Amino acid sequence: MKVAVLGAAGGIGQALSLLLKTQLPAGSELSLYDVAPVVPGVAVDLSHIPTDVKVAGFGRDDLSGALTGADIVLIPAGMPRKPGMDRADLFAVNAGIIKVLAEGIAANCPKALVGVITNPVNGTVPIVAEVFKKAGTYDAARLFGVTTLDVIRSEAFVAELKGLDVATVKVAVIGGHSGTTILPLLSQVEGVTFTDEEVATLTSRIQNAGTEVVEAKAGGGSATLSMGAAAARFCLSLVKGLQGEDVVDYAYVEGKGDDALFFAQQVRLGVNGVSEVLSYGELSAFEQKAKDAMLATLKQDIKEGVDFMAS
Ligand SMILES: NC(=O)c1ccc[n+]([C@@H]2O[C@H](COP(=O)([O-])OP(=O)(O)OC[C@H]3O[C@@H](n4cnc5c(N)ncnc54)[C@H](O)[C@@H]3O)[C@@H](O)[C@H]2O)c1
Ligand SMILES: O=C(O)C[C@H](O)C(=O)O
Repeated sequence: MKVAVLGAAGGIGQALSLLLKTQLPAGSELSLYDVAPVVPGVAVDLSHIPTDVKVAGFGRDDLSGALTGADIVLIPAGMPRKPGMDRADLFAVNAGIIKVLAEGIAANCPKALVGVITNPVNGTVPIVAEVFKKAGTYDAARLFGVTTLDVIRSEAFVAELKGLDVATVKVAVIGGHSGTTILPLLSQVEGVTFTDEEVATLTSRIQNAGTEVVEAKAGGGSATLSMGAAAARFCLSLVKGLQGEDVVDYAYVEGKGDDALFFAQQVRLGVNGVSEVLSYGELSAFEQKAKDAMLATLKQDIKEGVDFMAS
């Protein structure tokens, strides 16, 4: 199993690469790419950890070396938010970065499963899809926006609020990855009931959790450690699917299009990526209203990505 991390020298990239070095199956290869000159050093540093995962670093001019033979590509490359910014403010810088990296994937590992972390995820994933379409390599089952951070935050916050063992808490999170497009389905959490006030407060906290971190870091960036953990967890789901295990997880994918062209929901994973997009079931009146209200924003975010590639 070869996993490539693009943007591996950054805050998320380093945390994620550390977790993959210690958690990927024995015999795996980890390929670290970044435009920052420190990336070979990150690879050397990780290579001293005694696990059976081979690590190699690739600098600015060797994207193809990093990608050739990759089964999974994770992309945390690009600019993070500072206080006062929305994720959408990152589009101008990150769209171009994502486009170049997606072109590299289409040219060097067109069958890889691709997990996009770079914000704004609602718009960067459509850019990758458009690049792949242009190259004739697009397979919707192999492209994912990584929304696992919304899921793990929901698990953590619900467990904290209700005094539960977090290992037993499961929360569905659907929609997209910014503000109100992040929709946790608290009505579906098993064995727990919430008051209307708890639902409103908790939903808002989950939707604004990224901003909570951005403000707490006071100009030093956004979530990196929790995101590293989230991306590692999602990557291991992809790995299990590739190994033939039956596994379900949440991601922002091109599904049936009932709500929007791309929508975060539960998917079944297999040897070719998504094998089934699963229904999110019945929504409460609160969730239905919240979904209806956010779809225009999500569709606009998607259109921005598609239009970027058309221009
Ligand atoms: N999906 C999510 O839930 C989620 C969560 C947190 C952060 N993010 C996003 O992830 C991105 C990275 O965040 P971070 O905190 O790691 O930022 P960072 O600045 O710490 O790291 C970004 C890295 O990307 C590298 N980079 C820039 N251009 C590149 C290119 N063309 N090719 C390869 N590497 C390149 C930089 O050199 C840097 O090492 C941001 O866009 C952030 O908003 C997404
Ligand atoms: O909030 C951000 O800008 C980073 C990330 O999308 C997050 O949810 O933490």
